[in-house]
Amino acid sequence: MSVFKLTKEHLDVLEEKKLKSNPKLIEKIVRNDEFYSLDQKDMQYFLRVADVLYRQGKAIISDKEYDEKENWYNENHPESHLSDVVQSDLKAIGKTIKLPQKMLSTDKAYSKKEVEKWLDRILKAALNLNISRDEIIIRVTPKLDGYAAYDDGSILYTRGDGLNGQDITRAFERGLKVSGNGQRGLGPGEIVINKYYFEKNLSKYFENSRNIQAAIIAEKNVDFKIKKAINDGACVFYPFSLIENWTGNYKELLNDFENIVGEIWDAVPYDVDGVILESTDPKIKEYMGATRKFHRWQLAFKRNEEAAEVEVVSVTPQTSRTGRVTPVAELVPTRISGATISRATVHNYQMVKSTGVGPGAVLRVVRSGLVIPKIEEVIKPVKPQLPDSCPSCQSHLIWESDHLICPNKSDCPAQRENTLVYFFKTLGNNDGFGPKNIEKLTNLGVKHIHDVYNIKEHQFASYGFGEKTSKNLFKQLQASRNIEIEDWRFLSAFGVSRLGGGNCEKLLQNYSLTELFQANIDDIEKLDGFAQVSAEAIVEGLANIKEEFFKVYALGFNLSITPNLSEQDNSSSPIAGATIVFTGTMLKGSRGDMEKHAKSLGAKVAKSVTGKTTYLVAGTKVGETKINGAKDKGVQVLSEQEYINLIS
Ligand SMILES: NC(=O)c1ccc[n+]([C@@H]2O[C@H](COP(=O)([O-])OP(=O)(O)OC[C@H]3O[C@@H](n4cnc5c(N)ncnc54)[C@H](O)[C@@H]3O)[C@@H](O)[C@H]2O)c1
Ligand SMILES: [Zn+2]
Repeated sequence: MSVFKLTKEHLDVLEEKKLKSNPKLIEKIVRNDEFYSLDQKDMQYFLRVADVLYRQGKAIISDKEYDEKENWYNENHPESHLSDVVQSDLKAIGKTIKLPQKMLSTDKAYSKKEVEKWLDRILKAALNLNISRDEIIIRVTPKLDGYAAYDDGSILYTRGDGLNGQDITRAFERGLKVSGNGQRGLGPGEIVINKYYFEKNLSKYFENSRNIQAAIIAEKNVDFKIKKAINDGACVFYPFSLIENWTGNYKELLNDFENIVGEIWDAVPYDVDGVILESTDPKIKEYMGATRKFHRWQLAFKRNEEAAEVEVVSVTPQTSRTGRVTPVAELVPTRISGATISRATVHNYQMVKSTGVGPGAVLRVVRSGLVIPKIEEVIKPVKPQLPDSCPSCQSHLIWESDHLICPNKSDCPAQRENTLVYFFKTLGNNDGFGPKNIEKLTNLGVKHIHDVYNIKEHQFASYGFGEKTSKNLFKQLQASRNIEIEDWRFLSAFGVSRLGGGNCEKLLQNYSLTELFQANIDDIEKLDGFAQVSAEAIVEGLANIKEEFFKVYALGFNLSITPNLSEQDNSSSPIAGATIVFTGTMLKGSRGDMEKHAKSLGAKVAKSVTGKTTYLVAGTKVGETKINGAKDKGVQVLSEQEYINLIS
């Protein structure tokens, strides 16, 4: 049984896209697959929701399930809009312009049988055109799972709705290269990110590569990590005409289908969600033409996400930086979707306990494309295996809600090691202090961050590092202090619970680094976005790291200081210090721009109305409930014009 629930992240996306009217219905459909009995309006709503979440990298159903539902909808409601247009990708900001050439979606196939049917239609076309079967050539290319775009040599366009896209030439101005020899003007292609580069350098900061694609083409300044990825050549625009391919007679393709598909699937270092099959004959292409949604001479072959039943060998506890002990299920090695999996993480020990994960248990594990394996279900539970002591320091473990915790904060080697790794990784301006080297150092008694910085070049050598490595590690330590980083990133690198980058930045907009350690629970709770529980945890966490923090701080890092909200020179601004929520569609400019402008005038911008909100600025299409709800909380509601009058 699946117990699907939308997460807060899902709900936030839906809120933003004004699709939050019926989350219960969405959950019900996903849980019980009740789609097919819905009325048309609800079907359309669900497909729209699934599509929007998919585009944000937060899919709630598999592609196969989505495609089946969409096909069913289109067949049963041919009059409706859904079949007419290409769903638009993540929205880019930019001038809308007509594409030089239509960019359509593709028809999909999930089995060789469906591919054969499509080939039959091509053969039929060939027959009508007097083309011999021996001349029917099919080209197979990886279906890049990136951001579709079109390059006409001077402008780069988004795919938009397939007919009109947005001008995102700025991506090239930012240094984005065209794959291969950099030639411009090669027409349609995809903006992609090297998946290994992503895993290694970006996965910690970005949930998925879609977020990065969005950032590359975004109007605002891009994050320095993305800039670096562009400079490093990890992000490129890949024209389809240049893409790796298998090209040959259709009979050869059918004879060796699995191998050819498999080979092309893995031919590029980018995320791929299928392969594209297409006829290369211009006459056939012209003859077959296109529906409003896809070219009839082109087909995407996709695989359903594969699931397998896998037996558990043992469950290994791993102590994390925060002391939480994570259960890792070691599995009998099993091949799924072309890769061998041998481990999968269980959420927490409560789950191990309640679902019965232990040696001999059988799990249903799914692996969709490139995603890490996910435990879907415990098919055969056994007596669970629960550790009672920390695998690293042997301290007696304690329960904290759903987690087993190693309480030995100050002296657990695993916690220490992971804290060090986290610190260097979060700073992000150095190389060489990954898990392996850190382990080596901690085994030799290095305990704290400041200890690492006190190691001299020759000492690295005496720790068993080679001459070159020692030199480099020493250089990297210097670099980590000399290369400028934001003060909030520096603080978040200490890994205090509830002090991720976002919260650190918010705190440092109100307190300097040194002042912050003096703030009490009341002070922090007063700030927008902090409730009592988090204020308590933050104050406690800061007290725990205080001594170490100032030792490290004293080493002299090159910190850029977060501007203090109250010190910005906007004391005369009518909205300085106010908390403002913008909602609805604005007529005079984009909401994003208005938010930015409000911030520059010293206001805080929040996403939802609370008792701390000063103004709700409502554009058009805002529901009564929202407005009345705000008024009930004592929030002043302004129209767009009233707001403009206020600030001018
Ligand atoms: N799981 C879900 O909830 C969900 C929701 C919505 C959509 N989807 C999935 O999204 C897809 C529909 O999206 P779409 O319409 O954006 O795209 P599509 O899958 O129909 O593919 C068409 C696009 O593929 C791109 N492409 C990549 N590699 C290519 C190559 N080698 N040759 C030619 N074109 C190539 C092109 O940009 C083209 O515009 C479907 O596969 C669907 O399963 C899933
Ligand atoms: Zn421990």
